[in-house]
Amino acid sequence: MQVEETPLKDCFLVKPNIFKDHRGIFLETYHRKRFAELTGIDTEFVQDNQSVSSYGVLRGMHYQKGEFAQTKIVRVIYGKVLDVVVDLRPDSPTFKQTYSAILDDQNLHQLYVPKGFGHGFLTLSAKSVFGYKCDNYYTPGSEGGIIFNDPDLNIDWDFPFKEMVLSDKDRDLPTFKEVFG
Ligand SMILES: Cc1cn([C@H]2C[C@H](O)[C@@H](COP(=O)(O)OP(=O)(O)O[C@H]3O[C@H](C)C(=O)[C@H](O)[C@H]3O)O2)c(=O)[nH]c1=O
Repeated sequence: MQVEETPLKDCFLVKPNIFKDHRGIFLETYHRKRFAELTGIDTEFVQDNQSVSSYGVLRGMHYQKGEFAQTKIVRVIYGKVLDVVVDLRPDSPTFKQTYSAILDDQNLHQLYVPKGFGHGFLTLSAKSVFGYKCDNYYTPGSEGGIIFNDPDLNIDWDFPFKEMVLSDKDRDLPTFKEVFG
């Protein structure tokens, strides 16, 4: 496993070792001890999630608030996505900054997304299977979000908005200014 710092504080790009042979591939998708050795961060994940999306589906930007905030490590099991994170920690030197990465079933890269970040992804393949670990449980009512096309965050989705498929909830998310003033 290699772990690279991203431009956002405490957010890492994780590149698992991929073992290839005539049958296919093998990789350890998570190794707590090795991740802690490489980053100095020991995270105890308690919930695994999986979502399946079709082409053009955008899920995000989401976070859980306060004590329910979740650190996540996210990956693509099948297909290809543009994964986007935003630092929503007012005290962070990278507050309000975004970072995006292509995660797919070829590079098998992962993103470690710390508590206090907003997270979302756009499916770029016909179908994506997206898996992630969370270090805090899902808590309905604690969820927050920022609209995907927020003018202040100005995320470059590199995709025609009219072709995007979102939940009604995501279409109605507030702007950054409405949340942070
Ligand atoms: C997140 C979650 C949802 N649910 C239920 C609630 C709804 O009935 C249904 C779909 O939930 P939602 O529309 O919030 O799912 P996504 O839009 O994929 O939300 C996720 O999308 C972005 C990318 C994230 O990073 C978050 O993990 C999460 O917010 O699953 C649960 O039962 N447990 C859960 O942990």
